[in-house]
Amino acid sequence: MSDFRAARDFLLGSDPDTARRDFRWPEPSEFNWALDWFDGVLAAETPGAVALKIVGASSASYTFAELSARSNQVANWLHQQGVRRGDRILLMLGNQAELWESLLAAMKLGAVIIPATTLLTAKDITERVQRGGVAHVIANAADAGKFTGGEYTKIAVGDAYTWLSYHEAYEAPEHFVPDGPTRAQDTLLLYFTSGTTSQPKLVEHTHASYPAGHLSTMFWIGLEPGDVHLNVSSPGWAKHAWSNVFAPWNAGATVLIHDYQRFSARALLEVLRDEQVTTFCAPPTVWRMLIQEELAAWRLPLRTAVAAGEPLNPEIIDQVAKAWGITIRDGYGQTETTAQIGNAPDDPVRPGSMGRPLPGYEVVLIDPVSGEQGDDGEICLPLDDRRPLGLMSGYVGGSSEAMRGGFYHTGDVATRDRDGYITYVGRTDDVFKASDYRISPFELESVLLEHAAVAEAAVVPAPDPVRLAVPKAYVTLAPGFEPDEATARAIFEHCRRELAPFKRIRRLEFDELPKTISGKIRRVELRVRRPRREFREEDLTP
Ligand SMILES: Nc1ncnc2c1ncn2[C@@H]1O[C@H](COP(=O)(O)OP(=O)(O)OP(=O)(O)O)[C@@H](O)[C@H]1O
Repeated sequence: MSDFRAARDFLLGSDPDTARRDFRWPEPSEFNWALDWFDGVLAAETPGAVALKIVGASSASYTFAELSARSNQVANWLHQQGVRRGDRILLMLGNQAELWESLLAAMKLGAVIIPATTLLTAKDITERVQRGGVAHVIANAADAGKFTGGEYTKIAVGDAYTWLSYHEAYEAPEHFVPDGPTRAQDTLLLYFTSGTTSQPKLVEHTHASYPAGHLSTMFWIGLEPGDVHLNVSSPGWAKHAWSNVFAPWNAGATVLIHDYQRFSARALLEVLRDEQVTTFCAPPTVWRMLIQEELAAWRLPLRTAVAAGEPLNPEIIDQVAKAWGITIRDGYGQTETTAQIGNAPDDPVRPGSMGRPLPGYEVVLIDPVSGEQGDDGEICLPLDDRRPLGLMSGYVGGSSEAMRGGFYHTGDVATRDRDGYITYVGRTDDVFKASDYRISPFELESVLLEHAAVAEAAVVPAPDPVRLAVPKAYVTLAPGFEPDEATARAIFEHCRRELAPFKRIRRLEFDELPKTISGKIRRVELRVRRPRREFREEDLTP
């Protein structure tokens, strides 16, 4: 534990170069972040500071001491209901206080948490309950109908017929005594990935890999004790744990949650202003919606802002910098890991590049064909003594293909410049060849986004008799533009000016983009889609 605190304090007090050079991961043999860090340090030393505040559709506010006591009650009550060390709990709640209480409570008990989004259907749930070996479920009463059959304890927030009532937990004692120590390598979390390219995989994290592994995420965001941190992401996804639990509480910051039924950029801007948010994190999809607003009209108290989860297009960075004088800093990671690559607060940002490996991460680029290491290839993490603490222990019931040849393979391709800055090219499954050149969908989408008519874009290969494949863009239009020939021509002309001939967009369709329930563009679906109303560059530009 003292090891964890020393590592955290070192990062809080270090500039990026020192942190990258000298940071060492803590190596605890026993570690329970909820008991040792949340209760033992945060609640003990800053009991009156606000740990969690929820605003919007619902509202709540808890200090560290209050949340520590509440999670003790929930832990005691869950134990009375039969929850034991190692039991798997499917946690399907929205952005409500019970989510954080249950998470801390389960952690204290040494139970395993399987976070799930409330958007899951009954069929998804049945599959996940089975694949995850679920013994208990905590869900809202409104979702109870989606849980059919199954041999597990059912706990409802709200009243649900035959389900145990979560709110009885508040009658349980506020003092909690664990039944024994928790080993750092014990399983803490099982995450289903978003399924952007394939079937969701089940990722296993330990009591060390996510809680302590997120020291790199804390450093990337630049969180400090006392910050008010807002992150836009839905419960059930790893990103929620990254930035709504572990990174801010590692620093001792307040987790501020904007709870909404339907996303509104305006409402989000109001929260950022009214709640005096100092650090803000949002996926590029949300940033793309924000820049459709009159950003310069908003005076915000933000100190710093970051984006992660998808490629961050330079156009977004540019527009936000013009409006607010703040440079959005990109960060890269996966469900499988904590933040691996990113721009720390004092790093000079190179728009278009994700930044450099974060403290504790060494990144190796491996050519997918030759297997050689270089400055161009798949992002891989060494599994030897450089293995980062934030890397998962493995996939449950899955193949070990990602862990091979001494490296964890991320499935993402990137390039590195001579100063070590890493630029995202695409997922190995999304990158394609046209006229024998490698095409980065991200690079082309970034050029498309520079055009005023383009709100969102996805580039995929389209079959071509001569070149085998040519880049095709699916575009969602910005308000005020028509999906007609004139708009298509203007976009083709823009791409023609900005892109080398072999990379040029040759086909274009206006359409909504298919997304995962976590909001990521599913290019894999567009690749096999039949043309509906396709514009061809050769027909429209001379
Ligand atoms: N800053 C970033 N720039 C570019 N891409 C990013 C960035 N951050 C994350 N990503 C993309 O998101 C992926 C991680 O997302 P996540 O773990 O949610 O699962 P997924 O890959 O979307 O789902 P699945 O593995 O099931 O297809 C990365 O592998 C990368 O492709």
